[in-house]
Amino acid sequence: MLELRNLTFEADGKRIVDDISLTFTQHAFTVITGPNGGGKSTLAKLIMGIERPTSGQILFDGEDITALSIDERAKRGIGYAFQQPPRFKGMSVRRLLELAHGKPLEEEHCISYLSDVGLCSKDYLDRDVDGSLSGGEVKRIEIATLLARELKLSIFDEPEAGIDLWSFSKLVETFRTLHERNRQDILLISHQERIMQLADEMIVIENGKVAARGSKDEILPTLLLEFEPCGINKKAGDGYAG
Ligand SMILES: Nc1ncnc2c1ncn2[C@@H]1O[C@H](COP(=O)(O)OP(=O)(O)OP(=O)(O)O)[C@@H](O)[C@H]1O
Repeated sequence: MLELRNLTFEADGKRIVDDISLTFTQHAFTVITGPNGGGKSTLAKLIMGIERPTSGQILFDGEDITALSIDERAKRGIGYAFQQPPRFKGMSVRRLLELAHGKPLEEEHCISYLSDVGLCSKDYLDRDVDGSLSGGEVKRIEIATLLARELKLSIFDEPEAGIDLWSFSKLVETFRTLHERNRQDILLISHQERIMQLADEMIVIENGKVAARGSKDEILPTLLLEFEPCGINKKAGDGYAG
């Protein structure tokens, strides 16, 4: 279980994450949303150890992990899928999945992980994760690497970004199954109402602070009221999910 205590991150003289204290519910599907630039990705990067807090603590399963490296946090079962995933020239999709899994993977499991993110394995398994893949393909491959790991906490940063509507529908089902089957904690940053519908709990981050927290039934109507004029929930309307 994840707990944040007075977490603050400052850069360029600005408080990007501002004294956030949160205890996440164990085994819950938590969706974080809020306006662009509110500090959601920074919060996720602090949890993964990609950024270091200016002050405050991060506890995972009761252990203070604030000073631990990304690698040490990964060993404790925390995984993070970037908003804009990196590419790995010279590394095949199959190898990347095996590295994520920690040991060789049966062909059928590779096929299943790729299928879960809407990719046909015969077209991708032996391709390199390099610039020849589209942004949406790299994004889905990265999500597949999180599925291939045995994690206690999976953090997905806007998994819908750049994903077409057909693959997005598949992803929504995959997140639902991941949550129902694996009983892991899921922390998912999203602007998408269909993903918010999966949430056990929602957190709205605005100006680096928790602006609201509650069930989807409590939070969703307020989002539509507060943010619809700015288009936050209209991203899917043009044929793309994000
Ligand atoms: N290392 C940094 N140095 C300076 N500014 C930063 C740094 N990291 C983030 N920011 C700024 O902090 C703000 C919050 O960024 P962040 O990416 O966390 O927002 P977000 O809520 O995830 O936004 P979006 O919904 O657009 O993805 C932005 O204005 C960003 O430019």
